[in-house]
Amino acid sequence: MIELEQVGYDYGGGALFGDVSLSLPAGSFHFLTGPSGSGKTTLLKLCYGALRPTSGRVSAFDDDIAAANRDDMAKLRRRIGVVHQDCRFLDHIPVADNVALPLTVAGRDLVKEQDNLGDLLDWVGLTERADALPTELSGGERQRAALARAVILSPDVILADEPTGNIDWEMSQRLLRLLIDLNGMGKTVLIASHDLSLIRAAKSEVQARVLRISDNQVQLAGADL
Ligand SMILES: Nc1ncnc2c1ncn2[C@@H]1O[C@H](COP(=O)(O)OP(=O)(O)OP(=O)(O)O)[C@@H](O)[C@H]1O
Repeated sequence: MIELEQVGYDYGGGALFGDVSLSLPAGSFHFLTGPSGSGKTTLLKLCYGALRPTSGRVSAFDDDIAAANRDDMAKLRRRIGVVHQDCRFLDHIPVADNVALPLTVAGRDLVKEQDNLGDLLDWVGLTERADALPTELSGGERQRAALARAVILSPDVILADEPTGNIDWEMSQRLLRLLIDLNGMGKTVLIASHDLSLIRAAKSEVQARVLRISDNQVQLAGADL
């Protein structure tokens, strides 16, 4: 589904990644871990084309992202749902409208999508909060709204950047459950997280591979995690 071949990346201050190769097959579940500043967000951005590699190749759904034009990128963004670390809501519009934003951008008929939106809000447990403003939500509610927005176009791949940062254990578990359920529906899931206890807890529930960034490389973590 998504493949990185000998990818290097440099923001300009020296190579953050030198030669990273990894593959996210269809239906797989991965964690990406590593210390703060090691490059988890950068790697996610490379996976969904927000950053182009300095060297090497990134392909998504068998197409080289470097060759993608504007239309191709728009299609790609519909197939890859991203849960951003900072959620990125429009604070002046209600939660339901924020969740529905990708539909608007994709030119979908919002009237026809009302059931879809309602089901999704229900699935993340935010039906009662649909009319609230994002600033009125708790941390866990924000993350669940961000997840709902990421999956409203029914993407094949979900990339979640620290989705359980700043939320308590119980809420982290609830969010993780939603991501595991999505994987159970056949979606490819990658979660960037520095929270090893969350990763350990998940491993008993889902067959997940853990990728670890260290020394500018991405390696498969062993069972010692
Ligand atoms: N736009 C940018 N310009 C220059 N350097 C950047 C930029 N974005 C990130 N960096 C640097 O690249 C490195 C990796 O950042 P990144 O955000 O990918 O790490 P991370 O592992 O996701 O960190 P965290 O866990 O704290 O979110 C850091 O040293 C960061 O300062």
